[in-house]
Amino acid sequence: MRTTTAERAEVASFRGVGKDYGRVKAVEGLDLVLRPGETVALLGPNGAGKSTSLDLLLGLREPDRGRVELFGGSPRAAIEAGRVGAMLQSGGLMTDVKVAELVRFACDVHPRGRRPEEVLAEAGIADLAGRRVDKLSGGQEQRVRFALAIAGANDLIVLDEPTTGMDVSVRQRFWAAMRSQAEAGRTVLFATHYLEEADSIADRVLVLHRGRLIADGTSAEIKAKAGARRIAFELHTADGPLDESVLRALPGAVGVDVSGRPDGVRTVRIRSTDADADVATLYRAGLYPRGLEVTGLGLEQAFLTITGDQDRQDDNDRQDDRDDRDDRDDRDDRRDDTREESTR
Ligand SMILES: Nc1ncnc2c1ncn2[C@@H]1O[C@H](COP(=O)(O)OP(=O)(O)OP(=O)(O)O)[C@@H](O)[C@H]1O
Repeated sequence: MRTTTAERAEVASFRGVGKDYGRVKAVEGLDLVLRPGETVALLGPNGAGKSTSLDLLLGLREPDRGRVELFGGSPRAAIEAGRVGAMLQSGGLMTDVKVAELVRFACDVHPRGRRPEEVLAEAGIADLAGRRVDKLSGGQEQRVRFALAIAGANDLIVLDEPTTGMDVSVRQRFWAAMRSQAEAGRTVLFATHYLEEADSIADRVLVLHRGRLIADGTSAEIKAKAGARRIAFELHTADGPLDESVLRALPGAVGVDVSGRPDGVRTVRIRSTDADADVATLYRAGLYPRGLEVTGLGLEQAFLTITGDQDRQDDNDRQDDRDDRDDRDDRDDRRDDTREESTR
């Protein structure tokens, strides 16, 4: 089959996508393109819209606004052509069958089915082949779900919190298997709450928050967005007065926190995208930082920082809206009063 350039370039796309459940905007204004061979982690707090986005991508739900495409066509067409494998949280497995039978069935019905033995081995469940599906533990069941997701030679694999319930060694085997899928040129999109997985597995990280995409980049870029480093030190009054505006004007500072008494030891914590420049500037400004520490932010801290920043921004926007409404109401009241007085 010949593929067009556009098809090679875009595995999946969301354009201006929104999805509501009643008054809840589960996904809003989502614009996103996935490219071939990418391993992409989808992060977000509970209720951020991760599962809804995956459902939209797989055509399990229709968007209320915008358009979702897989390989330049509808999600349904891509799935019918056997280009997509999925491992979702919901949906039970067939129960009164053995693992090998279930996997063989999945390979048989897949338009581009693989050899069942190969799939069992790759999913690390060859030893479970003779077991009944309804007798498996939660983690074993997850591995069977994974086997079903790779039962065909898919171009895209979508996984919703795939490692939930897996112990540490099974989780490592799972990601090794996933890596070999990515090395075979498949695009992998997975939602997770395990940030260390996103950090070590994904070459691109998406952060959803209240249905909106608030960060999209490599793990390093997300950390940089959050202020990649934390600088901490003490300033003593004996070393001279502290002009806080110097701290706020540091070239890399994205957050500055000063605690302690103005007449005593002050502890300064700075989130910075350029710690080297900031430390040099501190000394140039004549400050004498004592006990200076510069530490890197993990993806987890970066995630908490950017979702926390977004929460504060949303709160401020809501407050601004309320203030605007109050101002309008005041103006309307004054206008009504003036009108009343002039008619009196
Ligand atoms: N079927 C539904 N009916 C009504 N509201 C829903 C439904 N499914 C999800 N929601 C709401 O939509 C929002 C997004 O939910 P979604 O399940 O997509 O988030 P998530 O990021 O996958 O969350 P989690 O990490 O908890 O799995 C939430 O506010 C949720 O309560």
